[in-house]
Amino acid sequence: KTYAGNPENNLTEWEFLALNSELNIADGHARQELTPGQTKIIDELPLLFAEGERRPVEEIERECHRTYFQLLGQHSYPSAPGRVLSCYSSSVAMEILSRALATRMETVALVHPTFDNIADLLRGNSLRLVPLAEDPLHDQDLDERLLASVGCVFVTTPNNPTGKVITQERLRRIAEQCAEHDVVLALDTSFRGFDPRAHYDHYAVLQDAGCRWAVIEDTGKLWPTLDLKLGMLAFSENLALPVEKIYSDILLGVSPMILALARRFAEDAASGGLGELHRFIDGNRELVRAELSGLPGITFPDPDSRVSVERVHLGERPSVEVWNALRERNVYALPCRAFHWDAPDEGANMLRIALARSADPLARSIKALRLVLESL
Ligand SMILES: N=C(N)NC[C@@H](O)CC(=O)C(=O)O
Repeated sequence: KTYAGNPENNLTEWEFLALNSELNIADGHARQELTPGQTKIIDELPLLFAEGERRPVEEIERECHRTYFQLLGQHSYPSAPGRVLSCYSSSVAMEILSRALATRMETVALVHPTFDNIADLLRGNSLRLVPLAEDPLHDQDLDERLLASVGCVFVTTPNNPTGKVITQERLRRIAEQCAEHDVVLALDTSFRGFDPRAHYDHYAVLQDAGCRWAVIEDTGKLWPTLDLKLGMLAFSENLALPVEKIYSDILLGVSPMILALARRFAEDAASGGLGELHRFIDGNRELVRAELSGLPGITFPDPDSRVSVERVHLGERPSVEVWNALRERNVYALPCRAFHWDAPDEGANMLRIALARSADPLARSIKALRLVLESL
């Protein structure tokens, strides 16, 4: 498959091209080296496998969910059996939710821009999409006519690639409006681990508002476990969508070893690892901004972002041209056109840099980017 430099690539097709390169700064998966605490967990994998063989999976799953949700401040998550569905990835959870939504509605309002596979999975289930501009989401009520015309409002928070977080007050207001209009409120919170501003108890806000809701969580962006991860689909009692039935069409459950691994990484994070991760990502963000500072036309659209990716605006330079020149140097970044799933040209001059990378390959990649930008 050669997707090389095809402007029509979706984001994941761009990421495929980077997958086998030492200087892959394209995908948002965690690829930095393990910390000493995490290395100890990996050294214990045989014990986690033995635990998975020995114990009932529901016990390990309950512990995994509890440790993960409490680590990130989500104390009111639905802990009753069956209310959080463990999936092989957040995209599997997204497919299940999309299929469930499509059984009861035709149209979904989706935040714009955001990672394009969310739009593609919804469209793949014959749902029509209405773009929900990101900025007004943070300071204005949702349009009443919009709410009357959609079955679901879908928001990624923290958003990918902007890092913008829906505050507690805004989530409350959005959830109240969705309750008033009987609109499902769906959240993709895959990047929440990076930003303490996303650690208020979202589930308490959603429950209080009384709206129908579904939330997708993801351990895969946080920890460098070679995609040994789980996505989670949590949903309200009143969701009234066939998510469990569709889940049963797609899987029986995830491996107890993966559940035990995620639990151990969450325990390590709770005992200092999360703060360490934040400092690491912040340091990489500063490295990128410092290395590219002073270049004509180069700006950073998301100064307030805390997530593990960073957008760079390239001025007049087309991102695919920069991408091609970087590829000549075996460096792979992510053109941002496809994040703008409803107006691609908005993203034609932006590139996204992955920050969950070891400092050395990241520094080498950004030095190459600086050289490319000086020549274009
Ligand atoms: N199912 C898909 N397409 N997975 C890619 C996704 O995990 C990458 C991502 O979210 C990011 O690079 O920000």
